Amino acid sequence: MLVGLVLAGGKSSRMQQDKALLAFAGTSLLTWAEALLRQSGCEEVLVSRNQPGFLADIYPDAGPLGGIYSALMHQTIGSSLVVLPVDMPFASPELLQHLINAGQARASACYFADCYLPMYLPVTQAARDFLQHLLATQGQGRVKALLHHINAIALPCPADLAPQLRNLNTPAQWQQATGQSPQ
Ligand SMILES: Nc1nc2c(ncn2[C@@H]2O[C@H](COP(=O)(O)OP(=O)(O)OP(=O)(O)O)[C@@H](O)[C@H]2O)c(=O)[nH]1
Repeated sequence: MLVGLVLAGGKSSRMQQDKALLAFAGTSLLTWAEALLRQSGCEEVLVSRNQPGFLADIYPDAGPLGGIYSALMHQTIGSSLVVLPVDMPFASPELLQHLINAGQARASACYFADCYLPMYLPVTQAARDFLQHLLATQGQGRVKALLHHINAIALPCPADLAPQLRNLNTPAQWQQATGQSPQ
């Protein structure tokens, strides 16, 4: 079972408004990201966000790892997650399929070198245990620490796809990428 996970929590403090609700391509970034995961082959898509109707973080205010941990606990061992941040609107199905194909072929967690998200993440007890301990003892942590602990594979990103690995975190980045103010 391949399950998409949109990370759509957090404070959006740099953007100064909720990134998930920004208008993009006639819809919202959140809806855009969900559709992208389905187009990439995910049979189900979870949205991690601390609001009613979404997958809530078991450890609140823990950053992206809080959302990832909750999804690992929500899915059964043996399934796999495709984790996508909501603020990467130029990612394509081709980019995510490259990640998924590599992860499935190697039966391993994978990410693109120098860019920790998106990631392909098999649901394992080892990943759950690591995050449970990290978040219970430290309250938060780095995505890099998870990838390192589970020996995730850093993939080279094909040159033509690399420009898609772009997070829009600030109004200036948004303006430059879309030609419009974020709204
Ligand atoms: N579920 C969940 N997702 C989060 C959390 N913090 C960040 N994210 C998501 O993780 C991705 C990367 O987040 P960041 O850009 O580092 O943090 P942010 O809170 O969105 O924005 P800043 O406040 O500007 O740092 C984004 O897709 C966020 O929506 C959290 O506590 N829980």
